[in-house]
Amino acid sequence: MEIPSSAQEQQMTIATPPTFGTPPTPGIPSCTVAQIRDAERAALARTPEGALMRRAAGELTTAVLDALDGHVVGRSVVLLVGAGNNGGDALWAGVALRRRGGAVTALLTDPARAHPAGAAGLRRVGGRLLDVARADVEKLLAAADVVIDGLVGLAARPPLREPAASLVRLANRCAALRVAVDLPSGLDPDSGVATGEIFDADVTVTFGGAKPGLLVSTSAGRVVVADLGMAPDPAVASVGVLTDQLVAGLLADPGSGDDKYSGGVVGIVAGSAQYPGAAVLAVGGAVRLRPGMVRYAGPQAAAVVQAWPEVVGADDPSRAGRVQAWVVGPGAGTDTAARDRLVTVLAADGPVLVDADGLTLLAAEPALLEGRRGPLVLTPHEGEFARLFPDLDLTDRLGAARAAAASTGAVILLKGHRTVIAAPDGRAYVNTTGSSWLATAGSGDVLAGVMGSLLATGIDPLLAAAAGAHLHGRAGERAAHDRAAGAHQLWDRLR
Ligand SMILES: NC(=O)C1=CN([C@@H]2O[C@H](COP(=O)(O)OP(=O)(O)OC[C@H]3O[C@@H](n4cnc5c(N)ncnc54)[C@H](O)[C@@H]3O)[C@@H](O)[C@H]2O)[C@@H](O)CC1
Ligand SMILES: Nc1ncnc2c1ncn2[C@@H]1O[C@H](COP(=O)(O)OP(=O)(O)O)[C@@H](O)[C@H]1O
Ligand SMILES: [K+]
Repeated sequence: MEIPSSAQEQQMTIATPPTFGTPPTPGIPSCTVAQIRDAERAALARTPEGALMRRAAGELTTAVLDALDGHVVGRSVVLLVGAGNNGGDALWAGVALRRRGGAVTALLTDPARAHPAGAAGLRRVGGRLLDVARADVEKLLAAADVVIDGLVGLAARPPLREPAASLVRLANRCAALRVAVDLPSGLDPDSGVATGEIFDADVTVTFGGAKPGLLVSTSAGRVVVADLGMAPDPAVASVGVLTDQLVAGLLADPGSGDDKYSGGVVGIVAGSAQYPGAAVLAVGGAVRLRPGMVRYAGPQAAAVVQAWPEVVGADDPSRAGRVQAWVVGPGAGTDTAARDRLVTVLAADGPVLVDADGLTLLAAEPALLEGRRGPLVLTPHEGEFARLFPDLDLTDRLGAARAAAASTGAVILLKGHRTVIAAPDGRAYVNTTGSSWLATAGSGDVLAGVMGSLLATGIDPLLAAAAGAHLHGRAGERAAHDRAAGAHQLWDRLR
């Protein structure tokens, strides 16, 4: 059975697991280039000359060998080598692969400035070094089994200049395994924005820590983090990735002292005559995530209770009873009655999550948020985001989500292949679980219910939203694996 590549692609491997202090964003920390450069300077000062590059090349070699199942003898390895240390990493990995029997050719964009020791090393072991301007690049790439991108690393910003840009364009067309050194050349490591040509990697071996751009981008493939003993202090990380273990820790099983109220009651305002299914889907996400109590408040109470007999139904949130966290909007419509329900929910003190039609109402009437004091989570897809925040540039999804969070005071969950979750204080998560099978009608409704159920437990709204996206993504991976189409298939696969 074939799993969609996106499900595999999104796994992150930690070559050297980081140790944690008290990071502001629990999980795998992701640091900016400046933070990694600081850590690198400190590490350079305490290690012998060249040691870090040797470690980097070692990790790169291991990743290539893993990807080839150890079979490198006689395989054609093409190195794309720029003028900096990124090219040095590639050259030294080339030396190791050549020693193991690989046929290694380095294409140098600037032969006079290629890393001298690395170039000499490759020459010594019988590797070929060619000036890109004089080589038959297309022929070499067509015969390659592996292409290693050492064109640019942390010192460069897109767009790529020539000849690197053309080289990347050609490399992206070849059938070889593509491995990026530190980052796919052409990608902005802090934002993930690509302007111009960008290396389309199957695997990225990145050093020090996973840069945010690698998490947000779909060009990095599987990301292997090798900290090389120069990982920045995780406490400085403002972007994180959740792990299964951390998320499991948020979903403690009920204990002997628990009752139906103690885990928090979630209230859901969803569905309408036009979209009755949204109510059932959202409530299903909440019910199936964890025990406790789910209340429904809206026009589809009869249908919801028929599907979910454990749910307590009401026709309006003002008559729903006590609720610790609200979800409002999936399929709820945008008429006067829907607006009134939104207003009622926004007046609640506890956390409120606004999704779908609720966001459409907010985009049309931003003043609805003016009196809002309690925690707020907004969960737009890109279309909804553009209507809510027309001035923010969605090519930088992380930056846009952060700016939206800062301007509204809400946690923003910006949906997509890589969902980004940002808090008003600047902390953010990138969700790396998921599958393209989640791109199905109603999948967002299930997600809203899942996040609502987590919010009702009283955890940090940023964490609740990020954990919800993580679990929803895992459910999507399981659905893809089982080839189970339809958003309701996610219910059984949430835990
Ligand atoms: N400092 C160290 O000791 C270590 C560095 N490491 C590697 O070194 C890399 C950083 O190396 P450098 O600081 O030498 O710089 P880079 O290798 O990132 O690139 C610098 C070169 O790229 C060219 N360049 C810049 N912008 C460009 C553009 N838009 N288009 C085309 N070319 C462009 C510049 O002319 C310059 O020659 C890291 O990404 C990592 O791979 C690792 O080996 C770990 C240790
Ligand atoms: N190509 C994709 N790959 C992975 N996840 C996706 C993809 N497209 C959409 N998703 C996810 O599917 C969900 C869709 O939600 P939404 O857009 O609200 O749809 P709906 O309103 O139909 O339920 C979101 O969690 C989103 O992140
Ligand atoms: K690179």
